[in-house]
Amino acid sequence: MPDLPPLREVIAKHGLSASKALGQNFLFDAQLLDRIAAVPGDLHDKAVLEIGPGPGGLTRALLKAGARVTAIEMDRRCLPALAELEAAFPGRLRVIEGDAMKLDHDATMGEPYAVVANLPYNVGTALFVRWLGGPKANENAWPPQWTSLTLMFQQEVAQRIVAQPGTGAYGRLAVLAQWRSTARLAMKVHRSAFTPPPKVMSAIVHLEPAAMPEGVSAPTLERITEAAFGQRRKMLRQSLKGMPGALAALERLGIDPQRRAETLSVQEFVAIARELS
Ligand SMILES: C[S@@+](CC[C@H](N)C(=O)[O-])C[C@H]1O[C@@H](n2cnc3c(N)ncnc32)[C@H](O)[C@@H]1O
Repeated sequence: MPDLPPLREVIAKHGLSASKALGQNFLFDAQLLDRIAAVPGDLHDKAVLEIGPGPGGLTRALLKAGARVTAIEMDRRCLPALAELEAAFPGRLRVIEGDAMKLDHDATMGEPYAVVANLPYNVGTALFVRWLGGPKANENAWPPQWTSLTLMFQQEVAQRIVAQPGTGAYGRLAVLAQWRSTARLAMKVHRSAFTPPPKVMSAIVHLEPAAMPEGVSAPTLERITEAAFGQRRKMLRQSLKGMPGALAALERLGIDPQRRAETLSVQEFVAIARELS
């Protein structure tokens, strides 16, 4: 294993003060970073896409775990520090300067890959929705080319992703994350672990693709959850009344139209979408 200088030295040497505009909160604790890199399971010789490596703390942990890493970073100031890592792990790290929102990840990787990222929260959520086949994605591309997502989120967002029915956190994000994937909260990360510390606690979510339910169109499911949770306090007979065929589908499925969106299981949403697809 190459002998690397402590991350704080790397930051000082390259003048990497954390930029608020780029949502930079760095992790320096090597043990914590190793634990995060262990969440996706054995990475030996696996292709990993890391988004937002910054000074490279998590990148080091992924390389130490044996991964072949492609890292996309939009802050040019971080490139010299990442070049040092490239030199320390020859042929195992490829750094791409750019905006991860604008790049085609599948084409960049050219093989199945695990995604690992500690991203600014707004970028993380936008990419998450895109990876899961949000409104603009190709609904037939399932299973996706990525084999897992291991992502840092604001704890409140992580809880919405893994939420169960009947809870206030349960909504569109939970259905999107769970209808053809398994999602779990892998670990909580205290705000004091970051430099500078963000205002809120964080958590790592780990998600793996599961089988695509048959006969269900992703955009139809998205439209149903949008309508149902758009008026989450209302009964389904009210919130779904604008969707042609939805109330008849509830009746065929034996779902009481007096229920509210947050009481429906993910499977019940899938069943309604199947009736309307
Ligand atoms: C929260 S910091 C984490 C840095 C490092 N991974 C760590 O854990 O210490 C987020 C990183 O993502 C980068 N970033 C922000 N938006 C990005 C985007 N759209 N594409 C690629 N990188 C981005 C930032 O420059 C920053 O380095």
